[in-house]
Amino acid sequence: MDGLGALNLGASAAEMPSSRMGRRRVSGKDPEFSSSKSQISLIPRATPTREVAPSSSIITRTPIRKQRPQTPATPVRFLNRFTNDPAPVFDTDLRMEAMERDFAAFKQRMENETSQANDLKDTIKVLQTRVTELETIRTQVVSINEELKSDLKDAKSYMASANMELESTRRNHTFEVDDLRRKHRNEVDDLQESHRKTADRSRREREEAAEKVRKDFETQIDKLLKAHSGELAEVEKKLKTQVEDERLRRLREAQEVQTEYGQKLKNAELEADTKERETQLMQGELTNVKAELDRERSLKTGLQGQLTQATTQNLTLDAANKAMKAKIHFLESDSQAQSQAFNDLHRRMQDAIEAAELAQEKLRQEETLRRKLHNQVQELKGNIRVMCRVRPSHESESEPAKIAFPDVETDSKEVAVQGPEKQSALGNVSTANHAYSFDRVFGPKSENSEVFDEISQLVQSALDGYNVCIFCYGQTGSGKTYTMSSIDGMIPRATAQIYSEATRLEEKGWNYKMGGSFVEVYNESYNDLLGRSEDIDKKTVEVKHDPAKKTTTLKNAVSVELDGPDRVAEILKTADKNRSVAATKANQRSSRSHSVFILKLVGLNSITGEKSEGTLNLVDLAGSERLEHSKAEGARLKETQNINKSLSCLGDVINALGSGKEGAHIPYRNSKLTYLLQNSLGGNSKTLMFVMVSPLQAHLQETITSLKFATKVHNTHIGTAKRSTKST
Ligand SMILES: Nc1ncnc2c1ncn2[C@@H]1O[C@H](COP(=O)(O)OP(=O)(O)OP(=O)(O)O)[C@@H](O)[C@H]1O
Repeated sequence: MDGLGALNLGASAAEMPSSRMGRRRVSGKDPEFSSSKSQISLIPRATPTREVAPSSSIITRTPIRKQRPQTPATPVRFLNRFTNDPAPVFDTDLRMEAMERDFAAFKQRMENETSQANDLKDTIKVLQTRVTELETIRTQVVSINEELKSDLKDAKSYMASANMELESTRRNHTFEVDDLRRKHRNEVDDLQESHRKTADRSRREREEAAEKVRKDFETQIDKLLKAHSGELAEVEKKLKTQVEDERLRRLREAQEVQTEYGQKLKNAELEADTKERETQLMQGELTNVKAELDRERSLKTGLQGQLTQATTQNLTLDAANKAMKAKIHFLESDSQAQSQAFNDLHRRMQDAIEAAELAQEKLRQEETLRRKLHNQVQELKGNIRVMCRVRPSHESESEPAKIAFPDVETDSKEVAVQGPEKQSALGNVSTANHAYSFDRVFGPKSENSEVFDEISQLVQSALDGYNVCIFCYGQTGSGKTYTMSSIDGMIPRATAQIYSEATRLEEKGWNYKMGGSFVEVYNESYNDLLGRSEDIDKKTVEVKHDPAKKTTTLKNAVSVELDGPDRVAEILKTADKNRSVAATKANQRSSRSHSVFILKLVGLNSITGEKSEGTLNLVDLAGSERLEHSKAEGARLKETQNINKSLSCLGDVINALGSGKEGAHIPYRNSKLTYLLQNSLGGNSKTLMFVMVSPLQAHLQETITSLKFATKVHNTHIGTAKRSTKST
């Protein structure tokens, strides 16, 4: 349709007068006559502006006149336009002439406009024709469309009838096929039946033929047998005679062989009898020899015994002789008095032995009582205790903080720290005094031995079958490692005490087995500090708890049997080598991990049958400084975050335990440290925390934070510990 329209438009344009073509492009490309019917515009374009003689001449005439010189009217001679007479033309003439000129111009213009209007009329006519054409085309298209629609309808009905026809043909075909199939099946069945019948018939025929043949053969054989029966009987008789002869011959031969073998057998039997008799004789002789030998041996043993006895008797006799001599001598000296004294002495000795036995029994009972009382004392002191230790400042270190010990002369339980200077709005400088009190406060002059005296009772508790946890908490450089694992720190001292105590308890029937492990919690994973250093961060240590027995086992971690006090030095050396030490901006040498020394103590009393199983955990915690102070970055930042997380989890666990709620959830699993110490924190355990304090002013803020944390722990009361002791 579009193409058609475009084509017709082109044709119409071609018919247009060429004069109009110049002014207006009427072609298929003209946008106003685009191929789309709806886009066809019948509005003519504005008539192009023509170069019309300027009418301004009329307007400008007046000034020209004004500028005319005011000279007397001098006749100017012009050639008369109408008459061509050269007559004098005056001013009026001039005006007339101008008017004529204007009229001519106006006329010309009117003509132009008329011609233009004509052009437009032509254009309108052409367009009207075009519209008529287009209408015709549209009508044609509509009729074609109608035709096509009816064709389509016809086609559809044809299709429907064809489909129906096809369907009926298909149905017919299906019927036919079914018929054919049935027919074919019947034919096949018939064929099979006839084939079966044929086969049966031929089989019967074959059988009949075979029967006939068999019968023929039988008849023939009978005939032959009858014919040759005489011959056969003769041959049979002959054969029977031959066989009988042969049998008799063989029988004779066999009898001969049997006789021969019977003789031989008899000879052999006789020989065997002789040999057996000989053997029996030999065996009898052997038994006699053996009995003789045994007799000789027992004789020898008896003689030896007699010799020993004789020697002993000799010695006894010697001793008796000597004793007799002494007695004779004694009796000879002062017989009665001395005999009395001797009897007294003997009696007193018996009494002393009995008293000693009684005393030992009492001692054993007292040991059991001591354990009981010791635990009661420990319980009275609280199952979680907090002690504070302020280390001395070294000469090389910066300005010391103002730390006071108000009750150093009496209880030694308080520490006071002067806070940083604060300036008020009025410019007044003031300092706050922070006082804290704990179970014990150790000043800078305190020695490790003094500190150990305070914890030795807890160490004793571990030996008595309790789980004990001793922590060192504080910022980097506050003295944790010095207190815990230096050469005379808590670990060597605790092990030494355990050895001496275990030895002392031996005479009371106790026998202890001690196994030591040393693990590190670094970046929330466990490392074996007693393993090979190359296995650090590679070998995974697994922590397993036995909820029933409340015991903890470490898989893939070396456990050293502490069979002598010197072994601990070795352990500390290995652990020190393996321990992850990294530098931070807060301290040159800083432990970035928690290290846990685990000492398992299993004791068995052979006299009372008692068994005790205790664990002593000595924990050197990683530096507790806050993130912003440590100025850590990258890997160090991760370490610090992990340290802070596990320390806060430790606080949470202690807090939850201290809440005293029966069956309350204790978040042990929130950090590897608390998970490891699960069985040594809470219920069946005794806990002691050392808050380590740096004496430096530069560390003041951290010191106050640490002391606040420790105060929180100190205010926690954990339930009564239960001793893991049982009778076997
Ligand atoms: N009581 C003390 N007497 C004398 N020196 C001490 C005492 N406590 C700590 N020091 C010294 O202070 C320094 C820092 O102590 P230490 O290494 O034990 O700190 P730390 O808290 O374990 O630090 P880190 O977290 O880095 O392990 C060491 O040189 C140590 O010898």
